Amino acid sequence: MAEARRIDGKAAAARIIENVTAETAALTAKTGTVPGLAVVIVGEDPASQVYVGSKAKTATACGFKSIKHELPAETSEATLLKVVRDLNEDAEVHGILVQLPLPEHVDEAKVIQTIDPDKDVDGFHLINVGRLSTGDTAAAFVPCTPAGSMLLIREVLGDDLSGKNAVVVGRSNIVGKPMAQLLLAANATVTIAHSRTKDLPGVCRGADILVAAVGRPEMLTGDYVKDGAVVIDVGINRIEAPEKGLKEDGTPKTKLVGDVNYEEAARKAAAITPVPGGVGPMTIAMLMANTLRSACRSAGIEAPKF
Ligand SMILES: Nc1nc2c(c(=O)[nH]1)N[C@@H](CN(C=O)c1ccc(C(=O)N[C@@H](CCC(=O)O)C(=O)O)cc1)CN2
Repeated sequence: MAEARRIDGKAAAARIIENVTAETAALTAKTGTVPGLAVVIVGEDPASQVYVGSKAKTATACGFKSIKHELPAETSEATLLKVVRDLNEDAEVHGILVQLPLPEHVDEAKVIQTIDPDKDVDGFHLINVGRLSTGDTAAAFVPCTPAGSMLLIREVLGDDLSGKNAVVVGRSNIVGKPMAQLLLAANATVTIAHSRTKDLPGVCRGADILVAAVGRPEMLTGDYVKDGAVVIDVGINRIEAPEKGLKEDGTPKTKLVGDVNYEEAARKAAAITPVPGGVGPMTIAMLMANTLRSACRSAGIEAPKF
């Protein structure tokens, strides 16, 4: 088998951001509406800080108004809920996201359900979950990582996945379940597999489209991949990389890997996303697309399709 096509998520994300920027300029010129994105972070988790920084920077580059609330780790749930409620009431804010994970003393579900569903650009509110699971993708805000993964799948296979077997490994509310719904909406035959699935490698080898969202570094080896499959790796795992040498403090340097062993899977797949540079950048691009969509809705004009 020839080496797989490397699906370039960074390039696809850049194209979406370019379109969002152009459409934002048109929206603002026509209606005066400037899309507003509010990002809320609680605590100092370094990875979360990077993601939030990147979201705020990209929002500004798109021509949005970008609002960042950085709250200390010990912020009470009541204070966080008040921040969210105030953003719900702010007419200049079209999208609200609370960066996850939250500190343990805060009830994540309660915070998410407090966000106005019409500003829930992460697509995590039960109203949006319900819209997606009833197939109302026109009304739903779709969670950004699955939405971005779906665009990458479409780039390779087109819009209609009739006759394709898709296996999603992972059943989280944020990635696995919405991913399965999107694949189903595109007519794929979908299996959701997980750690308790019997013969997981065998189930995965039945997949024309294999989506890995398990959060375990390089768990899906070549043995999980059917010849000619399209492999989408949602995992982002930082692991020690002694081959890169030591940091100043004497500990090994680290590197990012996905949930798929890229080298092995690429020998069998037709196309595969790398980590980094695959699904990750699409998450931020789709957040911009969702925010623009929310602003278009509030201005009463039709939102562009991505
Ligand atoms: N409220 C939310 N919280 C979290 C979400 C989310 O969609 N909404 N997703 C993840 C984190 N995340 C965005 O928030 C995110 C993760 C990774 C990337 C990304 O671009 N990754 C790069 C590598 C970056 C690096 O060097 O660390 C890549 O894969 O190329 C963007 C966004 C959890 N929380």
